[in-house]
Amino acid sequence: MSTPQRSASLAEALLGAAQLIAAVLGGRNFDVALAVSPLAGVTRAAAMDIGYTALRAYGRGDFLLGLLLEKPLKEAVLRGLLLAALARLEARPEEAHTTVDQAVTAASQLARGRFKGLVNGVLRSFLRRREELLALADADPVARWRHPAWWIARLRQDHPDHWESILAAGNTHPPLCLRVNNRRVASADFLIRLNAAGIAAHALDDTAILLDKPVPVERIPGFAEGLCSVQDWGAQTAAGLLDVQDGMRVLDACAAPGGKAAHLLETALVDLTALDADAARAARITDNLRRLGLAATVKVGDARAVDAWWDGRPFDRILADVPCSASGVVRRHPDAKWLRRESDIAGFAATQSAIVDALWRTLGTGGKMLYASCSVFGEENARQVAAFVGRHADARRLPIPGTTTRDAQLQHLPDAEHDGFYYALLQKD
Ligand SMILES: C[S@@+](CC[C@H](N)C(=O)[O-])C[C@H]1O[C@@H](n2cnc3c(N)ncnc32)[C@H](O)[C@@H]1O
Repeated sequence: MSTPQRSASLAEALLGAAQLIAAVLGGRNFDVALAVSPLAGVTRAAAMDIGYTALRAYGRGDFLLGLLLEKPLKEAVLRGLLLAALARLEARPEEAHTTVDQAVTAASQLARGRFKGLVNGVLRSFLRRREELLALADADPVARWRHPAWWIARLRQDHPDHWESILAAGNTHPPLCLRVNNRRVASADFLIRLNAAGIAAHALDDTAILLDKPVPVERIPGFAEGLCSVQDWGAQTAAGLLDVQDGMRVLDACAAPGGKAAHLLETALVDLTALDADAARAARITDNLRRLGLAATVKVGDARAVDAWWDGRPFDRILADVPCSASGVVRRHPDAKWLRRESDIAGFAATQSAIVDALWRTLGTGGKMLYASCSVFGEENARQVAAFVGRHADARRLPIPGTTTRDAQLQHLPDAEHDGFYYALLQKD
């Protein structure tokens, strides 16, 4: 957890985080809760950081509260405050005194201070019984791994050798990776500019630069002028795999907010159609491309309803970056793991099959479609693509360059350098 900036009081940040956590546990998406929140400036940034940290650890905080409270709390914001403070106490044991003190100050803003004693008592009890309570938490899978039981079970089944590292990565703060706009600046030169601005970073390849520590984009030199974009390294794999060449007709079928679309346009001079079902999100594609000095035909439409948006001219390349559980990027959206239900995964899988089945019609003979997801669940990845190939006799799986797997797919597992992404490349005979 990074320190809230000097002028934000920790008590205000804890209270703001408590409200965000309460909204998420009440069923609201974190971004929606934030959009309607009156939080501003440094308090907002600090509350977001504390809120994300507490939500990453929610399985643990919930378990600890079960041990620390005599009966469940009815007051959602009070519960959020305790979860925020407990996560901070665990992450920063050296600041225990300040955390308790500031959590009690935050509690004075709730119910005319009625819960100050309770907050003080629960947090001090945690500190007194810390070792005993943490040992109990470590023996409980949800509290230990900080993910829902069904999620852990799925990962154990789909990744018997890696499930623990996937869960551990899901609990970390995400890295910040940049994609250099090689149309405008060479990566090596951009890295020099970054370092000159006091931002420590290193190149991961010819385009990707990983920052040692995330910084706000306003601090990144040339960001506003379009010299670079924020894009995870795993997401940057897509453009290279699709093998776009100048002059091709390319469809990005689930394109918003336009990260991969922009990368495709930076890679080759293609005629790109960027489609998305969500009009508000599609508007962000236009904004992002404008910042980068790029252009595409942006359309709002459902990829499954081909006749509503397709002019009948086949595409040479299709990127199907399908809507999914986002289980590979859960450290960036920790609310998702507590808001999703296991039954949602079958729903995503059904939408994904309908999307790729519909898109296949629009691909020309010899053309390639890249199936992409930011999931680590097999139902949305390997099993989805195997079923697709089973349904389409004219679909052939192409090997993924750089991988040794015979079954032609790439599953990036989340780690310190990138998020979890899945890719499979299909060619039409
Ligand atoms: C994983 S995101 C795409 C990220 C994007 N490719 C990028 O790199 O910035 C999936 C997108 O699919 C869109 N979507 C969901 N269902 C869709 C559908 N039936 N047709 C088209 N787009 C859809 C969502 O609105 C969302 O923007």
